[in-house]
Amino acid sequence: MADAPAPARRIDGKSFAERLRERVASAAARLEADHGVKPGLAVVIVGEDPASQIYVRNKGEQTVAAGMRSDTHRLAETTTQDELLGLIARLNADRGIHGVLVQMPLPAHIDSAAVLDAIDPDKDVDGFHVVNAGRLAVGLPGLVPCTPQGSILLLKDALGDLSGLHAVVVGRSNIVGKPMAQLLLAENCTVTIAHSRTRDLAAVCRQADILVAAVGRPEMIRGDWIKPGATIIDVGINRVPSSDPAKAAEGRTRVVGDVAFKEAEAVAGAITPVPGGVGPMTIACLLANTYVAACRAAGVEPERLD
Ligand SMILES: Nc1nc(=O)c2c([nH]1)NC[C@@H]1CN(c3ccc(C(=O)N[C@@H](CCC(=O)O)C(=O)O)cc3)C=[N+]21
Repeated sequence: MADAPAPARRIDGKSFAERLRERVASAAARLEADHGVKPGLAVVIVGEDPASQIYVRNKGEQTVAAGMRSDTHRLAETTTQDELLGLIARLNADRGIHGVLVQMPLPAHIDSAAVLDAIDPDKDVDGFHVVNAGRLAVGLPGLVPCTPQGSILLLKDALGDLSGLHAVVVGRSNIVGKPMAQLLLAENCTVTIAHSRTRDLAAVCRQADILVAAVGRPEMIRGDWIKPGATIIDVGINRVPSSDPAKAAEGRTRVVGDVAFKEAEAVAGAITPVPGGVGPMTIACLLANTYVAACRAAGVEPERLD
């Protein structure tokens, strides 16, 4: 019997993100030393969702570690839309704040689209505002969504030039799937966007040199959906019951991606793990966007971070 091919290389997003954060920190230090500008990020969280609280705390700590100002605004679940819009207006006007992020999801009584629309596009470090989506679509400089940007950095590090490769993006959200497709197109990939209504999704995925999974369904992408040697970017972060039944009974959970990792690892050429893949890149790119927004506000050309 022929030997099984070597398992896929694991793309280490955690250490790549650490290096990116170091580059952001030294660029931010030079911006402060040479121009007296310290980049400032305001994060707004509404309600008590425990997972969101953890993300927000991590963002705050990493922002400070990068030598930037971090303000966290924790608002009660019962905060009205007008109160939230009032805070955003104050942050938009605050010259010491260069990035404004409103943690999603918001409580059901708040219109998320109206909130995103209220953020000054030049402070929209999530890249979620329609103005930034439009800039990305037509190739104008703007602020690019963090998870897709982080995924592109990992892909270019793994593969070099992406020109001519067939990229399949599974998922069509405004925050990951669509901007990811735009960025891959800008890298000269041939791009397919697949989604829940795609016919024979497995066959579409099998065409991919680059497969980006951004569906939010635990381990949906199976090993036999993957072209041998393909590069897999797993954007999913799904909490599922612990695989140990005793721990699961106690309510313990583990985090898995949208890709069945063990199966995929046996077929792919390279793959991002979950955790330790795309997730840490999201926060590093948020800090990079905050630095870029601060440079532009000061009329200073940002240093290259890649
Ligand atoms: N306005 C807004 N912007 C966001 O960027 C945003 C948001 N709302 N709402 C929630 C999601 C989620 N998100 C993550 C960022 C980093 C990790 C991360 O670093 N994860 C680690 C740890 C994962 C774990 O163990 O839980 C990893 O993947 O290795 C995860 C999730 C940003 N989000």
